[in-house]
Amino acid sequence: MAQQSIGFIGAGNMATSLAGGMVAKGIRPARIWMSDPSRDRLEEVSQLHRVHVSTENRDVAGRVDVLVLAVKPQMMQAVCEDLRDLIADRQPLVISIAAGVTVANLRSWLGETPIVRCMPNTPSLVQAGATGLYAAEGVSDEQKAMAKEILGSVGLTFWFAEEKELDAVTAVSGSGPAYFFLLMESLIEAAKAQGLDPATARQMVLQTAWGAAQLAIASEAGPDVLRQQVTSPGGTTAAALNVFEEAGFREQVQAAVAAARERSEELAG
Ligand SMILES: NC(=O)C1=CN([C@@H]2O[C@H](COP(=O)(O)OP(=O)(O)OC[C@H]3O[C@@H](n4cnc5c(N)ncnc54)[C@H](O)[C@@H]3O)[C@@H](O)[C@H]2O)C=CC1
Ligand SMILES: O=C(O)[C@@H]1CCC=N1
Repeated sequence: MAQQSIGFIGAGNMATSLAGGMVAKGIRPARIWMSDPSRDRLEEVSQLHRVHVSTENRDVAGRVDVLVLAVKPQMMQAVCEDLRDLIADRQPLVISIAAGVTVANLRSWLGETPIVRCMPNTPSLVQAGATGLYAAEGVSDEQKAMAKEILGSVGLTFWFAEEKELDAVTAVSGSGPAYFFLLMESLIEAAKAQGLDPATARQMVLQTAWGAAQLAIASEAGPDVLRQQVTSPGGTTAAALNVFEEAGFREQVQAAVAAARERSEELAG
């Protein structure tokens, strides 16, 4: 990414993890700027990652080559409109990570500038994220590489040719951590119901989830084969899986993801 400077508008959880990931990957903190109205938040971030901080968004937007918009979706319009004149002058690469905010929204608030829209997920906080990216017209290959480097510092990145594909991405990997957390919660409850003490139940369930994900990532075999390998004919796993299948588990997952996708489309307007 040569020597470009990168600014974050909003220094919340996602922005801080991205900045931390970039510093961990060797990008000099002196090239990173962050703005946020919360002085406490900025103090924390500058202590942690040694990046430049400011309470003024315009101070950051007026000096960087790449601007990452990392405020909540409902703040985005006001934040963008306040930066419009600076963007017109400087034409930075704008990267938005806000859920449901479209390129058309961003263009109408910011004016013409290269835009990459992303959908990261919260495992980015531990450098295990999965991010979908979409580059609007007018983004150069070099700018795409910059976006990939920034989001790639906290996990895997996947480009999509159509913006509307980000609705499916939101429903799968954006919201997806919550589906796995629900399964973990349910399994912890079930473990306690079977008499395991709460602390042991929690640790065993989380280690099992982590181990299953690690095994699936490391294996050539797909999750279907790995599932069969755990399942002895007539054994305990088969007894449990029968209950899931009979309750329509797969159909429920299909319906849940379809509902998330529909909601993502509605939010994008
Ligand atoms: N949490 C998630 O699962 C995902 C979140 N996102 C997106 O990431 C974005 C950020 O989310 P989080 O980091 O979780 O939120 P957060 O609440 O941790 O961070 C938002 C930050 O923006 C700051 N802020 C508020 N008003 C501001 C203003 N006018 N100017 C500058 N900063 C301002 C807040 O003080 C806060 O530090 C959101 O747009 C969200 O849609 C995207 C994918 C997944
Ligand atoms: O629940 C939401 O709407 C956002 C999008 C992906 C994760 N959180």
